[in-house]
Amino acid sequence: MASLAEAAPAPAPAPAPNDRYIKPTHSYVDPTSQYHAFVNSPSPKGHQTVSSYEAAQPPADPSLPLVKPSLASEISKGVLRKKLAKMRHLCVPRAVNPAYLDSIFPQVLRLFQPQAVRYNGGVANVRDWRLSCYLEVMDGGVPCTNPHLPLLDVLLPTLDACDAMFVHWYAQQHACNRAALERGERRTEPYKVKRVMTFVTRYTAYPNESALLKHVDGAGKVDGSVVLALPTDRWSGPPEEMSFEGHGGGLTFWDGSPVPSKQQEVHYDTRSGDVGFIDKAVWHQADPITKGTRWALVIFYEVK
Ligand SMILES: O=C(O)CCC(=O)C(=O)O
Ligand SMILES: [Fe+2]
Repeated sequence: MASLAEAAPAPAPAPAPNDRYIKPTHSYVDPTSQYHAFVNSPSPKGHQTVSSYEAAQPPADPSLPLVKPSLASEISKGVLRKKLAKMRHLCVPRAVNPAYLDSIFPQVLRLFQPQAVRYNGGVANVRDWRLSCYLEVMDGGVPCTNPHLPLLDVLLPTLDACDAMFVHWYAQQHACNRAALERGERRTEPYKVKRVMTFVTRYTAYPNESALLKHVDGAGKVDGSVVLALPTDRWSGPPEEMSFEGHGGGLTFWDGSPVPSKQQEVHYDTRSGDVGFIDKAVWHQADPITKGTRWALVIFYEVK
C-alpha cells in the first residue's frame, strides 16, 4: 500500500453543499474518518491489517467519496446501542455513497454472470444456487473455483472500504467490557481480516430466486460478514419494471440472545449503500421480493 506521504495531492472537489458525501474541503483525507484512507488502495489477497491512515490515496473520481464521512462515529454509536440490546449485528444506512455505487453499477450489470453452485446439505434449504457471481472463493474452491476477476476488479475499491469498516465494527463489537479489562483480558494486537468469500447476488421475483431464507453464514468457517445493498437496476429496463420498491426485500435478523426462543426479529428495509455487519453465526435472511430485481454484495470474513 502506498503511504500517505507518497500519495499524489488530491485535487479540489467542486463544492456541492447539499451532498453530504462531497466534502467541501480541499482534501479527501478526512481527519474525522479513517475510511477515506482505503479508497482505491490495492487489495492483495491474504490477511490484511486495515486500521491506519497510511494507505491514503485520492479516489479515482474525487467528486465521489466512497464512504460517508460520519461512518466511523456512526459505527461506534451503533455498536454501543446494539451491545446494550445484546445484539451482534449492525445496519448502517448509506454507509457507502449511493452515487459512487451508481457510477460503477453499469459495469457490474455488464459483467455479472450467475454461477451455478451445489451446496452439500444446502444453505437455507437451497441445494442448487445460481443467483450469485463469485469474485473471491474460499481456499479449496468452495463453492466454486472460477472467480470472476473482471467483476472483482470493478468492485475492489468497494471491497477495500468494506474491509476497513468491517474491522472497525468488529474491533468494537468484540472489545472487552470493563470487568474483562479489569481481569487483564485486553487485546493489544490489531485484528487482521481476510475476505474468504465475496460474491454479488441478484434476486428476482421468480420462485427460488427471490430470497435467501433464514441462515447463518459459512457453516462455522466464517467469523463475520458484510452485506452491502447495491443500486436498483435502472439501466436494464424502466424503473417501474425493475424496482422492488413496495414489494418486499431488505434484511431480517434474529438476534439479542443465544437462546433462539428469546431472540428478537429485527427487519431493515435496506437500500443502495446500506451496510449490514453480521457477527459469527447470527441468524439472518434476505427477505423475498415479489417484483423487480434486488442486488447485494456479500463478503465473508475470517478474523485473526
Ligand atoms: O442478499 C442479501 O441481502 C443477504 C444475503 C446473505 O445473507 C448471504 O448471501 O449470506
Ligand atoms: Fe448471509
